[in-house]
Amino acid sequence: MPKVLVSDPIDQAGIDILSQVAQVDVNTGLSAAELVRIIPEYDALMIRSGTQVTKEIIEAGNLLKIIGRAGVGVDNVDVPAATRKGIVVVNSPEGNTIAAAEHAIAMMLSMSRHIPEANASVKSGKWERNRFIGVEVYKKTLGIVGLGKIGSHFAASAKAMGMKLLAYDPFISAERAEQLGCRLVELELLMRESDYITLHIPKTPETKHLINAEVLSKMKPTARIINCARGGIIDEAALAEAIKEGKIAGAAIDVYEHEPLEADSPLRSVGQNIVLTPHLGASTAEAQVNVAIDVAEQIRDVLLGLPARSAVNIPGIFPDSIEKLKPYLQLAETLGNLVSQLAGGRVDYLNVQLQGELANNQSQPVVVAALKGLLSQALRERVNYVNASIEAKERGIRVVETRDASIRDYTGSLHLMAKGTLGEHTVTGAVLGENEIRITSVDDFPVNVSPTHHMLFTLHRDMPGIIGKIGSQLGSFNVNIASMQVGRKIVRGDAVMVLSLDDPLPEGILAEIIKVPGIRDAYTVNL
Ligand SMILES: NC(=O)c1ccc[n+]([C@@H]2O[C@H](COP(=O)([O-])OP(=O)(O)OC[C@H]3O[C@@H](n4cnc5c(N)ncnc54)[C@H](O)[C@@H]3O)[C@@H](O)[C@H]2O)c1
Ligand SMILES: O=C(O)[C@H](O)COP(=O)(O)O
Repeated sequence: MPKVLVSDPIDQAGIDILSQVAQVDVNTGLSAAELVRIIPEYDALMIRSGTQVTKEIIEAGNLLKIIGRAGVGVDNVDVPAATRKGIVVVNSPEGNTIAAAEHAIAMMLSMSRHIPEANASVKSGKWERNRFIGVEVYKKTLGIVGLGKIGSHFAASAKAMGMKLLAYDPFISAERAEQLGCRLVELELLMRESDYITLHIPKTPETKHLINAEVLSKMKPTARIINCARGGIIDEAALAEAIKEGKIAGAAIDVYEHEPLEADSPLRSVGQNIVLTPHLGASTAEAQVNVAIDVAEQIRDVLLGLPARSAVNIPGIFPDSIEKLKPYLQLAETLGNLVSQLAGGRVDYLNVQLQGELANNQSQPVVVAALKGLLSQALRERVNYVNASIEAKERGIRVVETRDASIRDYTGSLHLMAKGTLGEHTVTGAVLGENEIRITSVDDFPVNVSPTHHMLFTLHRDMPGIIGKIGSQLGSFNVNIASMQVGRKIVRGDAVMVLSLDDPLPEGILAEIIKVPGIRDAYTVNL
């Protein structure tokens, strides 16, 4: 049974799903050194934001197939290191969207009405009505930095509260922003004109300290800023100073550059114009159930050999396409493996053509599957959907993808052309019925064969007696033929023969087959 390590607190609903297929060890609060020591035993790791999954941990995880982040942000995972090692990293892109957006809204309102201090004051026995005069958000301008899932939900709620909306997001269109009731502007204008600024962007090298002293200096002295996205996007020392010096009116912060927040952080000494929460954006009962189920299901699927729906380091397959594409991924992998062997292994060019109905589907997963098959002879089980593209790139394989929806020999078919040490070769395949894979052409000769483990392909002259001679050659080496097919374009012209064999071809027999008069070439293929 595979083993899953859960190293951060996860809702029981997720543990229950994992327990169906794996031994689940919940072990939270481990140090980095402890993780490095125990990770070699585990096939999967499930985390939240508390575990830093470093390169060292990943390198030590020799059995690891998947790292599941029960939440959105994967900035605590060394994703490039995981990709390099062929480990899938998955998250739950939507499970806590509402929780995070609602927390940011709560932060905006509680900061505007001094709710945390008023609450503390009443609980300490006081009644200070004049001390806590707040401000309204109605008719104020809200600047949203990052108009993705959480930013959009905040926008809809803020609009309902009568706020005017600006947005800064270099990756979305003005039309999309307009649909959400936002005017898309540059960051500087947003900082200058907004009364409230809320951040909903990922932490990346580009967004680190995006909000620094200079950017903060553009804000109005009455403006307030909210960060429920990621620590480190705001320069914390600069923020503390801006509030203390009255350059801005306040801030509400849920996430920090170092978590837990250090005891001597300048943010702790700002006083009453700052609201601080300990990374609670996703901490609702509903969100925790959502993310735990979402990620546990993906870990379960990957451990069962199925694709993950929200992998961050392999081409995503939209959930509703998964079922439809699954047999084509198998087909692409088989054809990639076949064409690489026909082309002599060292392939430097691959053309992947999606034909018929397949041409209207997502192509990237199909191309990756073809590359996985292509590289499987060289890399064996080391290549998978995660690292196939990187491995191909590093080997200098040029990959070209084309589509032709007008080819309708089958509902959907896939045509691969590879150039390698044995020259240029092509194979085509289709999926018949539910998921029956067929090879439908080899080097443009039409055939109709099911792929099997051991196969022999010949290029020969179509002439009487040749098939019998090959049959007796194989018989003399005690190789049993399971099926045989000939594909030709014209009678007595060139033809290909495809034989499915029950046994692998013994050493030396290929050289004998090539000597048969009329045989131009012969290849063995093991799929
Ligand atoms: N506080 C919490 O507990 C909590 C909970 C959930 C999510 N989050 C964090 O919230 C953030 C947003 O999550 P989401 O689900 O909305 O993500 P998302 O991917 O849906 O949206 C992010 C948006 O940011 C934009 N963006 C990227 N780089 C940008 C840049 N340099 N400048 C401006 N915009 C940029 C993208 O185009 C995208 O529209 C993430 O950092 C996530 O980790 C925090
Ligand atoms: O990125 C996220 O999903 C949030 O930051 C939530 O983090 P958490 O799972 O540690 O609460």
